[in-house]
Amino acid sequence: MKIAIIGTGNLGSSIAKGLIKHKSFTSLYLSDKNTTAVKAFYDEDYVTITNDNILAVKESDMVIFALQPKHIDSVLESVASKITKNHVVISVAAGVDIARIENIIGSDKNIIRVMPNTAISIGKSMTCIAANEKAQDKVELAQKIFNQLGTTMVISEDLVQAATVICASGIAFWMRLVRATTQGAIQLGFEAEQAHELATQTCFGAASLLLESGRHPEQEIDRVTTPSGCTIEGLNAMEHQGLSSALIQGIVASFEKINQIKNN
Ligand SMILES: NC(=O)C1=CN([C@@H]2O[C@H](COP(=O)(O)OP(=O)(O)OC[C@H]3O[C@@H](n4cnc5c(N)ncnc54)[C@H](OP(=O)(O)O)[C@@H]3O)[C@@H](O)[C@H]2O)C=CC1
Ligand SMILES: O=C(O)[C@@H]1CCC=N1
Repeated sequence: MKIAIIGTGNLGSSIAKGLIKHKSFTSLYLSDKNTTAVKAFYDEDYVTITNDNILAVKESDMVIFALQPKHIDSVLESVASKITKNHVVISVAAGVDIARIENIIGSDKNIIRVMPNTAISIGKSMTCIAANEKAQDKVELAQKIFNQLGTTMVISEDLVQAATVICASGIAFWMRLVRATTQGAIQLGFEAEQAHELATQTCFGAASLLLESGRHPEQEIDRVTTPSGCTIEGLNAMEHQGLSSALIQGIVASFEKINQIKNN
């Protein structure tokens, strides 16, 4: 598979890193106005770094547009004539729906919205995938690529905005929870580095417990909360301060914002 990534900022470079790590291509073109974020890949086999978006499209079977919503229309317009019916066009642009892309390059093209997160750089992304009508038979191919970079879920397009909040923005939400835990640990007497390790490994353990046991979080909580113990004391104090409510409100605010991006 000849792959191109147009836009190699935070997400584009993370995808490139994941693809390179898993050698998931026969050739990889990385195109950006400024290629600094991918300069580490200059010497990688079968990787070409360029400023020429049209060349990247011409040299690919699958082209991933990892551009900000404000740039994607003009870039798509500039390469539209080079996109063939055989290309698989992937967009990771948050809030940019398939209809907007079809309006620029045509509904006769294979268009897939893919919503990964930055953990793609280490092969641990939760990635959601939705395709236009023409690309239904390309979904498996997209899954094959992105399954190498984490876990995929095929969803209907009307859920992509919600998936963006939960999975893509979700990385930032979880990071903030880890940071807050670290701050608490420092207040209790740990050095910063120790606090960071304790928080991170505990977060990893909690996620692994859910994934491996298939149990509901409350079942796992029940196993931790000794009656009249310190865990339920802490949990209830957090809930009195609105922990669950704050998270849910944050998720809804994020969703409202992404819908504004969509409508602009
Ligand atoms: N970051 C994340 O965790 C996630 C991001 N997304 C979505 O992915 C998209 C990219 O986000 P992110 O990587 O954070 O954004 P960045 O701004 O980091 O990356 C976009 C890159 O595209 C470049 N670019 C702009 N114009 C052109 C052009 N004409 N030709 C080639 N390259 C160009 C930018 O260069 P310059 O900086 O010089 O303008 C920049 O390097 C966004 O739509 C975002 O919503 C989706 C999921 C997760
Ligand atoms: O914050 C944003 O708008 C983008 C989309 C999800 C992650 N980053």
